[in-house]
Formats: sequence, structure tokens, C-alpha cells
Amino acid sequence: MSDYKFFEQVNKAFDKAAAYTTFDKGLLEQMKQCNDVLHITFPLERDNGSIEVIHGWRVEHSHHKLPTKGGIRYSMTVNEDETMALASLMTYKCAVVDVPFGGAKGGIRIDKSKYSEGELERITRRYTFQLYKKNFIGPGSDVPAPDYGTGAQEMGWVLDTFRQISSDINAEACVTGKPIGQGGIRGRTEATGRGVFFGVQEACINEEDMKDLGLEPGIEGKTFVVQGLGNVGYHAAKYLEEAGAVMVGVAEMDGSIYSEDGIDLAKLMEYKKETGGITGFEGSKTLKNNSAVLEAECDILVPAALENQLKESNAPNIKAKIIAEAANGPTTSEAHEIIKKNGALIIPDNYLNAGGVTVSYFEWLKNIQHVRFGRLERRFEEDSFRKILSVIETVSERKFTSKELELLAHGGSEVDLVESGLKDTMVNSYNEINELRKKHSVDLRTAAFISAINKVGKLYEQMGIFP
Ligand SMILES: NC(=O)c1ccc[n+]([C@@H]2O[C@H](COP(=O)([O-])OP(=O)(O)OC[C@H]3O[C@@H](n4cnc5c(N)ncnc54)[C@H](O)[C@@H]3O)[C@@H](O)[C@H]2O)c1
Repeated sequence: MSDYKFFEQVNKAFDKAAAYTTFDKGLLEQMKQCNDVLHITFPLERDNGSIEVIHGWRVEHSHHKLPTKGGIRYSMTVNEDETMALASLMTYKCAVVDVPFGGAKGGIRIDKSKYSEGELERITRRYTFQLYKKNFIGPGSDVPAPDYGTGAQEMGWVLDTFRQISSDINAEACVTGKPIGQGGIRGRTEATGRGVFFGVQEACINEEDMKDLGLEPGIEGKTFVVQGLGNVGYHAAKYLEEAGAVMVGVAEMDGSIYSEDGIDLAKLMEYKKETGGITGFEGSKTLKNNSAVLEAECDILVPAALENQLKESNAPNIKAKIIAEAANGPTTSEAHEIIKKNGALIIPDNYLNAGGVTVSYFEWLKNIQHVRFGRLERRFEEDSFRKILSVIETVSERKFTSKELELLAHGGSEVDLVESGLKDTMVNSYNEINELRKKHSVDLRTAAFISAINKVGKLYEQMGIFP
């Protein structure tokens, strides 16, 4: 059993940043705590008739904004500590990118590959039912989304189950990352990876930083390694490749591969589909295990699998100049210090993978308003259309950018809206945390935490304490 304590790791980073703020000690302590922690167990009847007990969690970290929001993970790593850490990261992430949600996370401790589709459906539906019974799901209370091991199919089952047991008129908004036909939004599947790309691109524009790292500004020609070719890793790699970066290394469950000449992503995905793995891919060298490639020569390392991957033991050997934290918690606090001391730039998870929740927010807005983005002008006159937009802005406490307004008003497609909203969010938030980094002479992770603590703390102060 590993002694890795994920929630403690997040809180260490919080404490470091809190020293740059002036909030009351008690309030800072309140901000760190998880407001509600739910551990559920329920029986699953397996296809062979045997009965198995399933363990699941849902944690609502912060109720300073409602609903709370965060993915559902299916993995053998799931436990209370992991879910609490991930829920807390959601609070800080939402604050950094100005998405008006509190943080939450859920998880079920299963190895998805060991269950049939029917069994997975029964697990998902029963889990949703248990969440509903305990008031841990609902459009205005707690809204799940996909995470490691889950995707649109599971979110579709969540919605359908919720609909059977709730008469909420906004039922569609009880979960995001759904199939499009069920009220999902175009661009959600690729949103986290796309956001990772926008964040890395923004970092690479900074000439001074690139000079310090000994790199040319821009993405083109930079080499990268990605760990985990799942939803986030695949899409991050795809957009990096499209922008002219060269993928030289990949890690997956079965091992890792490297090629100085570059690895073609589309061909590798085909190969993975055929063989179930990546090792042995033509033109690449298979390394000794799946963590070896993390230490390979490259400009950008994109950990996009799970937490606790860059640690004290391998951090001194990391050669990448930029660590793009697509996954949550891939770098331990000890490794962070080593990598920073060695001069690399870490773009932190609590900012970089916020693209998913940003687009989930657009999906939720669309669902609670019962509208189809980009088609409004066909249903409303210009005046009433503008009024609706301003109501959405008031309810969500977020201003649409001029580009978003333009696209909405003149029938830009949903894809355009998502794309531009996501890009604006990732670019603006990067610049905001980068300013804090310079102001306090800290690293980007600490700067992102300072930004989050300041925003959440201010809201707490405005709210006061009940009763
Ligand atoms: N899905 C989202 O929208 C989203 C949003 C924000 C953050 N994240 C974070 O991104 C990370 C990945 O999530 P995802 O949704 O892409 O999951 P996923 O299940 O789609 O993909 C994860 C991939 O990583 C691989 N993997 C697992 N362990 C590995 C290892 N040790 N070495 C190499 N590969 C390994 C798996 O085989 C899988 O292909 C998680 O930390 C998750 O919390 C996801």
C-alpha cells in the first residue's frame, strides 16, 4: 500500500499560496475542508449470478458556489483521500478560470475492463440512484461529468437514471459530458485536451520564459512526450501535433515507446486499436517500462494519466523543459521543487486541465436555459435575445466575451462558441496567474492557488457565516 496522501499534497500547495494572502486563519482552514463526504456501498449482481459489493464516493468540497461540479472516476485507485483531493482541486480550478461552481468529485473503485457493458450500466445507474437519495446530484446542487475511466456513455446513463427518479424540469443539467442527442454540447469530449493545448500555447508565446528555458517561442518544432493516450492525452497530443509539435514518446498501460523522428498519432491510435497497446509500434523503440519515457529527452512532457507520476525518485531525471499537467496531481510537491530547481516550467493542473469544466459550464448553461446555442436568433427577436443573454450572465455571474456575444447573436455554431469561449478562458486565466507569478516571484502553481484563494475567500467574506 502506498503512503501517498493526495489530499495532503493539495493542501501543502494551498498553504504555500495562502501565505501570500491576508485572510483569517480560520477562514483559510474552512476553505480547505471538504464540506460533504459520501461513501456508499451497494451490491452488483454480476452476469454470472454472483454478487459483488461496489464501493463509491462523492465529495462536495466547497459549497461557496452551487452547484458543485466535478467528474466521476472509475479506477482501482479510487478511495476517499483521492476523491477529496480531486474535489478540492475542482474548487480551485473553477475559481482560477472563473467558472461559478464549487468543487466536487466522485469515483467508483473498479477496474472497468473486468466488467461487461451491462454490468457497467447497472453500476452507474445504482451509483446515480444512491447519489440522488443522499442529495448528491441535481442541476442546482451537484453536477457530475466524465473523468478517468468514464465518458459520454456513462453520463448518458446518469441522466437517464436521474430522469426516472426526479421530476426536475432542468433534469438535463444534472450531468455534463452527455451524448449530444441528450443535451450534450459539441466540443466537450475534446475540451480538456484542447484547453491543455491552449494553455501550453500561451506559455510558449512568452519570449522571456522560452529564453530562460533555452527554447524558441511558439509550439512549432517542439518535441513532446505524452503519458496516457485517453481522452485528455489523445486530444492534447492531437492539437499539439496539428500546431506543428512533434510527438517523440508515449506511455500507455502496456509500456512506453520513443522515436527521435516522431510518432504519427493517427497511425499509433490505429495500431493501439488493433493490438490493444502501443509497444512494438513500427519505427519506435520500446522502453523498459511505462514510466521510462517520462525521463526521455523532449521539450514538453504531458502527464495525462493519473496522480503521483513525477515523484522524488524520478524527478531528478526529468529532461523536459515544460511539464504540462494535463492529469490531476501528476507531480508530488517534492518532485515539484526538484523539477523547478532544475529550471523547468510547470504549468499546473489547477489551471491547465480546466478546459473540461469550462465547456461543461457551457453545457450546463445551455441545459438550464433550454436553448440550443447558435440557433437562438431563429426563435427570438434581437431584443428579447439580448435580454436572455443578460439573464444568463446574471445567473451565472459571468460576462460573455464580445466574440461569444457576436457568435450567439449572429448564429455562430455551437462549435465556434465553445472553441472561442474555451480559448478566451485559457488565455485570460494564464495571463492572470502569470501576473501573480511575477508579482509575488512564485511558481505558476502557487500563483494559481493565490488566484483561487483570493477569489473564493472574497466570496466567503461577502456571504458571511450562517446563522
Ligand atoms: N476527462 C476530462 O474531461 C478530465 C478533465 C480534467 C482532468 N482530467 C484528468 O486527466 C487525467 C486523465 O483523464 P482521462 O479522462 O483522459 O482518462 P481516460 O480514462 O480517458 O484515459 C487515461 C489513459 O491513461 C492510461 N494510463 C493509465 N495509467 C497509466 C500509466 N501508468 N502509464 C501510462 N498510461 C496510463 C489509460 O490506459 C488510459 O488510456 C486524469 O487525471 C483526470 O482526472 C480529465
